[in-house]
Amino acid sequence: MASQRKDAKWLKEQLARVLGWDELIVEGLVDTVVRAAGPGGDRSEVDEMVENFMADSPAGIALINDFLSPSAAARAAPASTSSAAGGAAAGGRSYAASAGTAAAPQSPAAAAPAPYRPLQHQQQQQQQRGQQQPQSYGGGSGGGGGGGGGSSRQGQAASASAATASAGWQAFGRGTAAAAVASPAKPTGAAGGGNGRGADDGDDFARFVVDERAAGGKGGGGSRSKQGSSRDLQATAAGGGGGGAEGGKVLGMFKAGGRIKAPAAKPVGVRGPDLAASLERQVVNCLGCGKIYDCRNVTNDILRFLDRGGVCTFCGDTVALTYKDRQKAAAAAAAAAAEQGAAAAADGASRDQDGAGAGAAAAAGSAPAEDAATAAARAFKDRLVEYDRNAAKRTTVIDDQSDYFEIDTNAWLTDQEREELRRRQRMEAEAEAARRKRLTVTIDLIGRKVVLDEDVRKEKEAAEAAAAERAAAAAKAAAAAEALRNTDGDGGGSVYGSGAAFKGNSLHDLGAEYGFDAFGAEVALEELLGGAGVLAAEAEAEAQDAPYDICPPDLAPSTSYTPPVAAPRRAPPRAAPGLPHGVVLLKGYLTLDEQIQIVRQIRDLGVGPGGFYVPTYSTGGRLALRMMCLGLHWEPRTGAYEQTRSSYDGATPPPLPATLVDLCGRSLADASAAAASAGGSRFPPLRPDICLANFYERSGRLGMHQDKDEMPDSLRAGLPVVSLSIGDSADFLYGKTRDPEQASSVRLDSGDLLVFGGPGRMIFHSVSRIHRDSAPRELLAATGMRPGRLNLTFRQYRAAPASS
Ligand SMILES: O=C(O)CCC(=O)C(=O)O
Ligand SMILES: [Fe+2]
Repeated sequence: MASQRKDAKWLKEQLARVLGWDELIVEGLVDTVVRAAGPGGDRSEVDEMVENFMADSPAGIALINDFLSPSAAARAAPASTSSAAGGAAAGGRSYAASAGTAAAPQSPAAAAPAPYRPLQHQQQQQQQRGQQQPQSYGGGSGGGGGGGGGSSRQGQAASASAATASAGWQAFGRGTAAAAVASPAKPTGAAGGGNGRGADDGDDFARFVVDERAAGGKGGGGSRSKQGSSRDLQATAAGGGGGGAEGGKVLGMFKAGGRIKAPAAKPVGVRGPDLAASLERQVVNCLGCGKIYDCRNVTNDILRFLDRGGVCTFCGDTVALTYKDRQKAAAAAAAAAAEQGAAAAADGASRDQDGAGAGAAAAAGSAPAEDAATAAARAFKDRLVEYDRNAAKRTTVIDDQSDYFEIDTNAWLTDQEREELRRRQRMEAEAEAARRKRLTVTIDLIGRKVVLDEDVRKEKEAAEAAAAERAAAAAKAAAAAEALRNTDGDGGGSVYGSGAAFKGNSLHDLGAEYGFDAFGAEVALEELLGGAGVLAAEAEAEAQDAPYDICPPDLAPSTSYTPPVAAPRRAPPRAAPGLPHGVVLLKGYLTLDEQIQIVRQIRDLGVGPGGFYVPTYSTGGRLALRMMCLGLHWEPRTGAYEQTRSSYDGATPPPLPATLVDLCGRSLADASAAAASAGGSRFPPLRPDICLANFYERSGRLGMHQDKDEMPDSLRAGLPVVSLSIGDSADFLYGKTRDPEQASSVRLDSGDLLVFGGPGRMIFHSVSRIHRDSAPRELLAATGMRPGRLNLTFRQYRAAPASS
């Protein structure tokens, strides 16, 4: 270990192992750290990432500190493939020494680099600092503030004293935007002599500051409601570590996710490869989720799995491992105990003295010394306790692939229910097709026009019949879901009860399997009916060989809307509070007139070549929405952008109209300004060349996903996604993981602007529900838009044009 070369490659491998993140994101993090370690490196970005993404990973923080530590001066030239590695190579210098060059003579402690502090420590300091204080930043890059002690991100020069620094917990300094953001009235690190760079250079995401604060942390990271408000988010965020308040800033959502989990202390001297070699059985599988671990091939994932003592990297269940070597077995068992103890502690659950937390402490302090039998017994006990505690979580089916619903392959329907649903589906399709045919012609002699009118009475009857069917099905589905929940109840059942079987099935091809997904019975029902709705609409389009029209002729505008001559000047938009760093929501951003113009424009494009269609996954499942791509075609089968819609009709996507590019630019500028006026910093500039237009009918939805199909440089640069919503309102879920149960929810109404970029660029998000009949009446009257919701997301494919 001592001879290990701590270059970017090393850091990437280590971080990938302990964090278990996407390779792309780890690369981005490593690049940032390497840049910070390079000459004139600015550590604020690292600070940012640590704060927002790594609160739950002391091991990752330790690695970064290790990399940035003074001993890095002796670091060998990096052998990394990463482009940013060159910075570190050129570095090879002492980070502390570099920080000192810009500062007055320093004490050795002050000259030391500024390691990140663990969450508890931050919380203590933040408690001292009090609440209602916006985050302030001080100090020069590298924490080398003049006059001793560097800068404090808590704005407490004193707490960043040399003594603190020498203890290894020096506050981490921040320059650049920070100095500009800090208000003189507030305690700032700059007051401690920080040598900030001054002006905001525009691409540095400062902390997003809002006024509404949760007064105190809720202890315990209990599961939060999907509908949890932003207040929940903030309040919960401080939980898990003892309920400290995080006053003065919006917490990163990852900290707020409610699952603050310390990593296991690794048994000294036992490494993954050793463990793999000494396993009695080298190919094992997790009984919780079925994942297979082939330890003959020691990948990063296998390393993580073994280093954590057999805790499944997918579902967190513990896989029983047996070793040839008893001492290693004891150490591995202790690691598993520590892992589970830490998780339990983070969940804030009450536990007995002798419980998992004690296991963690034991493992951290004296793992190798622990008697093998005791450690194994403790691990087994903890495993059972943990299994019981997590029963509900484990047995929840996360049906994120299920953007559509299959009746035929749904294992949870009885034959009778299946038949009933087919009948209803047929009925809806027929009703819809019939509706299209029943046209009466009215000749308006005075107005000199021909009006195609539907048979209103018959349509009403059909709609009423369908509504009655829906209500009956709703009751049935709710009862079925309830029954399912009861069988699978919270913490109940034996260790290998129904939950395990349920989950066992759920691992592969979730989409087609279940009617009752993580969203619960109502959504399951929506799925049932939504699937039928999509089919009906499709039958309609196919029958007529017509493109999908979001403003169909039968809903032609009933009134003519005249935009106001001079639109009243709007108040400057204000960002909605409580969203994670890098996510900005401006409520009611678009005027009615703008919304109408957009609907008309998208409608016209949507009925032309490359217009709205129903995309399908490679599994054959359909997305529960209509999509039209502008600029480039996004192909859900491959998750890639293409020039033409090759898998469907070969059409070339319509170009992105200049008016929409302008609108996107203006929207982003306003979002940036709102963020800045709330104390945050601006989004990186965007030159959009892609717009995805989604139209969700009432039953439409979109599963949890990340927008990560743009080029890696675009993602790494955090180039934002700019999203505009028009029509019916939607519940938009967002979170750190794909699990909708852990996500927060915000409602997007007609005219809302949402931007996520920078550190918020890779959020998981979904549209879980469309609120029927919630669109502004005037909008529908003026455009004749179908019931449903139109969403536009603008993106930039690559950060720099290929030619430059
Ligand atoms: O409809 C929305 O609000 C989100 C759309 C989205 O996430 C996407 O198109 O990638
Ligand atoms: Fe998305």
